[in-house]
Amino acid sequence: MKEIMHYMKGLYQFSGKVWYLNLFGMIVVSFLEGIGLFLLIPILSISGIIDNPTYRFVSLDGFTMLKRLSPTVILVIALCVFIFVAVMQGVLQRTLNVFTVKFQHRYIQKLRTSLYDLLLHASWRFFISKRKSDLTNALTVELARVNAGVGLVMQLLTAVIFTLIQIVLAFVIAPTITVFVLCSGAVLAVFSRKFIKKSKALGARSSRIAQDYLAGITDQLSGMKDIKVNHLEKDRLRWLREINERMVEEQVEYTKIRSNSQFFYTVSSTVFIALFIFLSLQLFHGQTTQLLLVVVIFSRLWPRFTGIQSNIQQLASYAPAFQFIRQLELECEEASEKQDSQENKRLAIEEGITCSDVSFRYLSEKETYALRHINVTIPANQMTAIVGPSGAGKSTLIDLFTGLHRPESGHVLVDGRDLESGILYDLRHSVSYVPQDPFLFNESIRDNLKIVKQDATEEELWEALEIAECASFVANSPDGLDTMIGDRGMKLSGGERQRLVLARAILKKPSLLILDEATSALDSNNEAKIQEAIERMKGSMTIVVIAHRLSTITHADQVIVVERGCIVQNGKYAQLAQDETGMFHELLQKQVSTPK
Ligand SMILES: Nc1ncnc2c1ncn2[C@@H]1O[C@H](COP(=O)(O)OP(=O)(O)OP(=O)(O)O)[C@@H](O)[C@H]1O
Repeated sequence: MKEIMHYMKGLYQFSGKVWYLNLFGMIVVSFLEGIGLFLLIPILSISGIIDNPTYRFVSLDGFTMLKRLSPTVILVIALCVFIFVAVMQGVLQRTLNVFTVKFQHRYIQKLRTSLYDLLLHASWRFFISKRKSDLTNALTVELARVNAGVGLVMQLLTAVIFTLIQIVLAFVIAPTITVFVLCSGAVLAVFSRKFIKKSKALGARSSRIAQDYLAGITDQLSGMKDIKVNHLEKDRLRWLREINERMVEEQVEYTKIRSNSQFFYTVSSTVFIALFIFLSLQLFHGQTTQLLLVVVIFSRLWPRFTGIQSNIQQLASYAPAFQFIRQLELECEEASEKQDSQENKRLAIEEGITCSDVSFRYLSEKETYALRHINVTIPANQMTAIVGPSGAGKSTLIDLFTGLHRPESGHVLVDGRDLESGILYDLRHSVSYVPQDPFLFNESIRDNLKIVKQDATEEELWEALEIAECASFVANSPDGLDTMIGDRGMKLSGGERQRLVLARAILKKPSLLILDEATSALDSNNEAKIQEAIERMKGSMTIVVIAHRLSTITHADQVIVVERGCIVQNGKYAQLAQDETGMFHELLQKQVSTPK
C-alpha cells in the first residue's frame, strides 16, 4: 500500500488544481445523487403514498404553496425535479469521467516517460544484471496494471466521497437505520479482509507468470533459427503448455476469489435486509415509512459498501505491480549515471585516453577480477589494436574507455580529465561503436543511418556508404536508401549488416571509433577494403580495434595484448611479433597453424 500511496501522491502533485476541480466535481455529483434520495420522501409523502413524516429536513412546512395544488400536479412537478436532478447528475458524471480519464492517462504517460528516462540513464552494470524481458514487462504489462490501479483508486475515492455524503443524508433522514447499515458495513469490511489478502497474493503470482511468459517468449522468438535447426519445436511447445496451465490456474483462482466475494456480498446483503425488516417491524411496529426507508437507504448504501470492498480487493491484486515499478525506479535511480543535463558538446580527443591503475570486476561479491591494475594510454588520432585470448578482458577494457563500466579502483582519463568529472556524455556524444553483433532498427537504410546524424545530406550518406564498402549493395537494393531492412536488419547478410553499421559509425565523424570484431563477418576481399578505409581514417580520429584475425592489425600504431585481465604486452606489431617468449607471438603462431 505504501507504493500505491506514493503514486497517488505523485498524481496529486502532477495534477495540481485539476485534482481539486475533480474532487469538487465528485462532491457535486454525489450531492446531486443524494438529493434524489432526499426528494423521494417528500414526493411520496405529498402524493399520499406514505404517511406524512415529520423529519427535520423533510417536513412539508416549506411546501405550503404546493399544498394548494392537486396531489397529481404536485407529484408530476416533484417527479420532474427528480428527473432533472438525475439528468444533471448524469451529465456531470459523464463529463467528470472523461476529465478523470484524461488526467489519469496524462499522469501514466508521465510515469512511463520518467521510468524510461531512468532506464536510459541507468548504468550498463544495471542492465547486464537484469533480464531484458523483465524491463519490457515493466514498461508494458506492469505499467498497464499500475494505470488500472490508479483508475481504481480514483474510483474508490469517488465511491468513498459518494458514500460519505449519502451516509450524512441518510443519517439526517433516519439515524437509527443508518447506524444499523453502518454497523453491517463494518462487519462486511472485517470479513472481506481475507479476500483482499488472497487477491494480493494472487496479484503477485500473476506478475511472476507474466514475467516468465514474456522472458521465455522473447528468448524463443529471438532464437527461432536455433529452435528450427535443432528441431526443438516439441520441447518449446511443452514449455508453452506448462506456462499456459499456470495461467489457466491463476485465472480460475482469480475468478473463484471474485465469485466467492460476490457470493458473500449478495448473501450478506440479503441476510442484513431481512434482519433490518425484522428489526424495523419489531422496533418501529411496522410503519410503512420506516419499512420504505429501510429499503431505500439500504439499497442506496449497501451497493456502495460492497463496491468499495470489491474495489479494494481488485486494487490489492494490482499492488504487486505498484511495488515492481517502484522498486525498478529506485534501482534505476541508484544506478543512475546521469550527469549535468546541459547540451552535450563534441569532445575532441587531443592527447588520448588513459587508464591509470584500473581494476574492475563484474560481481563485487566474487573474487575474480575481469581487469587488474591496468595502466595504458590510447594515443589520440592513432590506431590501437587490442588482442588476446577469448575471455581475456578486451571488451571489458573498451567498456571502461566509454564509461559503460566504472573502475572499482583507479581512473579513466580523457586528455587528463577523469570521466567522472562530467564529461561522460560529451565523450559518448563523440564515440562511434561497431560491435560484433551490430544493432539495426526495423526501418529503412536511410533511417538507420540518420539515427546518428539527423541532418545528414544525401552526399554525406553516400560518402559514408562508399567508405564502408556498401554503396553498391545499397544502390542495388530495391528501394535504394529507402529499402526496409527487417527486424535487426534480418533482410541483410551478416557482412552487409556489419558494413552498414560501419557506414553509420563513419557518418557520425567521431573522435573515437571503436571496432569490436567489426569485420569478423566479412570475406577477405571486403575485409581488405575496410582495412584500407580504416587506414585512410587514421590520423583524423582515434581508432581502437579488437581483432581476432591478427592479419587485420598489421598497420596498427600500437598493439595491446591482454591475458586474464592484465596487459601482458604493449608495443608495435613488428616488435611484439619478434618477441618469441611473448603472448603475441604465441597468438600469431596459433593463427599461422590454424587453417582459416
Ligand atoms: N556480464 C558479465 N557478468 C559477469 N562476468 C562477465 C560478464 N561479461 C564478461 N564477464 C567475464 O569477464 C571476463 C572478460 O570478459 P570479456 O568479454 O571482456 O572478454 P573478451 O576478451 O572480450 O572475450 P571475447 O574475445 O570472447 O569476446 C570473462 O571472464 C567473462 O566471463
